[in-house]
Amino acid sequence: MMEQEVRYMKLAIDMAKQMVGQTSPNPKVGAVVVRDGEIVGIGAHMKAGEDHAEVHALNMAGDKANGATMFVTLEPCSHFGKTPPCANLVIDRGISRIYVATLDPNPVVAGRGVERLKQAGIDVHIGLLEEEATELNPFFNHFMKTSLPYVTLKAASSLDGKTATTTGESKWITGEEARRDVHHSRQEHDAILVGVQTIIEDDPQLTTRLPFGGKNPTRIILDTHLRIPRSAKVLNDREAQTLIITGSQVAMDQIEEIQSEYVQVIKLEAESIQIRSLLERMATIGITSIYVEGGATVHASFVKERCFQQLITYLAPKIIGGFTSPSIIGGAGIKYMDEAVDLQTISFEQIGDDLKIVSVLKEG
Ligand SMILES: Nc1c(/N=C/[C@H](O)[C@H](O)[C@H](O)COP(=O)(O)O)[nH]c(=O)[nH]c1=O
Ligand SMILES: Nc1c(N[C@@H]2O[C@H](COP(=O)(O)O)[C@@H](O)[C@H]2O)[nH]c(=O)[nH]c1=O
Ligand SMILES: [Zn+2]
Repeated sequence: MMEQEVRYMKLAIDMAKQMVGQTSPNPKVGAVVVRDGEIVGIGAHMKAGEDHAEVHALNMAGDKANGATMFVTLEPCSHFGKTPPCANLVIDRGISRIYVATLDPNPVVAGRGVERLKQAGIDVHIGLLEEEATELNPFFNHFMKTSLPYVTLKAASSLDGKTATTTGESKWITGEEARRDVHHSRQEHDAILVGVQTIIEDDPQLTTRLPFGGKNPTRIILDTHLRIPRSAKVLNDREAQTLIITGSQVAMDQIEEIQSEYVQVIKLEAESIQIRSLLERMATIGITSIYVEGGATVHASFVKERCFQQLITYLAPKIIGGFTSPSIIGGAGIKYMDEAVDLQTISFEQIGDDLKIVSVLKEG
């Protein structure tokens, strides 16, 4: 592997990585311009609708871009979206060689950007640090491939798998650091989802409360019969958009009475909430990733329909016990082991006193 080129692509990847929670529904992208062994331009995409990474890097390079080499984590776009095509700009500014880590999975762009660069006589190299660059955008890649939001199930439990005591008490199971990590995940996802039972029991805010603030995800509450208490924080705190998902049985006057500038009720066609149709509906309103915080019944519905991509479990070194204490996944459960859901654990790390385990649903 060419260690200089690797160094420049790593810089582009690292810059993109810093834009976590900022660029959705666009991917995180980084770009570096190098001329005669000197970095003359760097840039990252910071917000959908604003300049792409290549534009920032090329603007910084100015005339030095002429005859220079560029490193970019994603194929330069070739379409007129909210911003003009980067491929044209790369050509106009005179880049003579470009390393593209990954092709763009967006069907509107896929391969066209690279084609245009080659036709203009630029020396194009594809695939440098492809894996690391692909890992920048799991949500974007999944959404482009399936047209459905990427779903993360999150659970916090004691070592014996309990999420609350027999009386429903749960504060707190995991410690401060693990709960801080949860807020980083909230910032990363477009939306956060809980069942109405969690609203009734915890009255959560479901906002991102990090030391430097951070984007609040859209709040999705599964509430088939519109049982949500009118005093709920998610209905009154005006901290984020709240979507209440109901079944077809809910009366229009009940819906009108609860809707406001910050609260929208989405009534699905079926009497009960089918997760797949919920995801299709969320995709139509531009939600590309959802962080499902529970509770057990909601988690069970996502598991039963295999409508999730990863499970993040925080295990606290505590024992709660009790047959009637709730565990992470509720629902009817399974009779036979061959019905169990097989995951692949991709990471585990200690966070404070707790263990964070990330497991993904096996493809296929
Ligand atoms: N009880 C625990 C959790 N409990 C999570 C609850 O389901 C609910 O999402 C929280 O109470 C959210 O509250 P808010 O949005 O911060 O106001 N989650 C955790 O990670 N650890 C725990 O110990
Ligand atoms: N963020 C990003 C790209 N994102 C690509 O462009 C699409 C968004 O285009 P627009 O609506 O114009 O912002 C997005 O879906 C993805 O395919 N492309 C790039 O060349 N560089 C960038 O930094
Ligand atoms: Zn672009």
